[in-house]
Amino acid sequence: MVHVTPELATVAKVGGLADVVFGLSRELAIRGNHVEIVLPKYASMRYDQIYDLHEVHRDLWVPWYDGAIHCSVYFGFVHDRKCFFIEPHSGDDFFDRPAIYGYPDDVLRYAFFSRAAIEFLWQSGKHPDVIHCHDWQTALLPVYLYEFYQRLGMTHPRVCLTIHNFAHQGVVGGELLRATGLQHPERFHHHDRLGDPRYPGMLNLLKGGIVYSNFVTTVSPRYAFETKDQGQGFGLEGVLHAHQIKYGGVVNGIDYDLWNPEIDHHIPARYGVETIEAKYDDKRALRQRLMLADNEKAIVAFIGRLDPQKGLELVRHAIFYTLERGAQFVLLGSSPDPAINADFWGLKRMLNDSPDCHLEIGFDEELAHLIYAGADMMLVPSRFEPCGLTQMIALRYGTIPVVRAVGGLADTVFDKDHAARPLHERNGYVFNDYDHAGLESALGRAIACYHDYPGDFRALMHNAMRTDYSWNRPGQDYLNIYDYIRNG
Ligand SMILES: Nc1ncnc2c1ncn2[C@@H]1O[C@H](COP(=O)(O)OP(=O)(O)O[C@H]2O[C@H](CO)[C@@H](O)[C@H](O)[C@H]2O)[C@@H](O)[C@H]1O
Repeated sequence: MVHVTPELATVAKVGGLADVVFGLSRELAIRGNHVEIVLPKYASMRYDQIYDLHEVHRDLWVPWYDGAIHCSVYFGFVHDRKCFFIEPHSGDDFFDRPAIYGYPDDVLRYAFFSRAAIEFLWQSGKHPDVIHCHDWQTALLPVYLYEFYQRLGMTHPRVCLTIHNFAHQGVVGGELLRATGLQHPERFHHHDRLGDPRYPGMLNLLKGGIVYSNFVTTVSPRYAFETKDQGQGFGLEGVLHAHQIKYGGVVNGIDYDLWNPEIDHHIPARYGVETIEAKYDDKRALRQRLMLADNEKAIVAFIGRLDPQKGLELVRHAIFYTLERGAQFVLLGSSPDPAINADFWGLKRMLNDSPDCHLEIGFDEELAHLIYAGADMMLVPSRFEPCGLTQMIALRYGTIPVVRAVGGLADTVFDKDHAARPLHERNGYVFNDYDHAGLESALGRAIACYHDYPGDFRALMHNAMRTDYSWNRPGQDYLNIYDYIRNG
């Protein structure tokens, strides 16, 4: 099977999608499947993480507008995963740019990448039984498959599309049809195909992916329900209803080779459930690194893209509330939006003199590991959250998640005091309402428990570390889906 993806940890990561492809591909390989990954050859990749990179296909010509763009394909290993990197040579410099996203032609860049990926599979004689696509960036691939390549004899592959976030759909004008050679505007603009449900006259790549794929997943059952039935589909609710027979939610896993305090080389002290004391050495190291006071206080952390999705007003409120409640706060995050970054820089300056608070604005994988290990609580107050990886990584590090009950957060974190679950399955703090009182109701209980009932807090840490969110179960779920579409 082949994964076609815009991101892959640890070489080209913007968010959680990169971790998912990294973890899932390994799980599938461990289970005896032949797995390959196709992604763009970004200039901004971490080339130090790619082993044995070499050119394997010199002359890949990919149809584009009235001609074709010349591409080369490279092969290399990313932590044992077999990866093909596509490099176009044209004045557009599609991937030869400083960042992965954030350009006015993003939709066309990925429409091109999807075409290049399937053209590569076709020309190199690969006939994977399953092509697994991710998000709007690769959602056009099944459209190309069924509109062009099936006719050429590529009848074998079936396509599974995983949607990591409905907020981004790849909406574009009729230019797309001229660029891609998808003729007949009336056919593709039709509401049964790519016609955008919200913006008349526009085309929607993600919608096309839903219509044309053999199976569509999103990253938790709760988010599958919210997007289809609770108005969270950003306009695609109707399409999901029309295709509900091939739509479902699979909770992501975490790659425990990468995220595991017992073997993590980014942290100074390694620990497991039985040696949890060593976590406090990491806490000290974190304080030292961020120049925080070394005291009895709890550390509350936030790690994530600084996107409105993540509940930024509540993050802001949580910083002040945490300090007021006598705890420390650490934030690691960044945004492609300069206004949001400026906002957090302002906050950072305002809190500069506090010995109990540090805001790190930027992307720093190594620091993220130290925060997961050194913090006591991980805050995830999202407006919506398809799955969420930070709470699952935190659990593995015995760092107690404090989350809002939406999407995958509701499927993975169970409240210490209120969950309808046996005590040993409760692993964090949960709140419902998106407001200050909601946030305080959970964060306040977490901080109080840390200070007043350390024994209970320790028991919660044990529960957290014992929760199994490996790829084992989701890996099997995806194999079942692949079997289902192969035989369909
Ligand atoms: N500044 C920074 N420095 C270092 N590391 C950082 C960082 N900011 C974020 N990260 C890391 O990036 C990952 C983010 O995971 P999320 O689940 O929050 O993903 P995201 O919202 O991007 O993705 C979408 O896809 C994923 C995967 O399906 C879903 O879980 C999620 O709900 C959905 O919104 C984590 O590994 C986190 O540690």
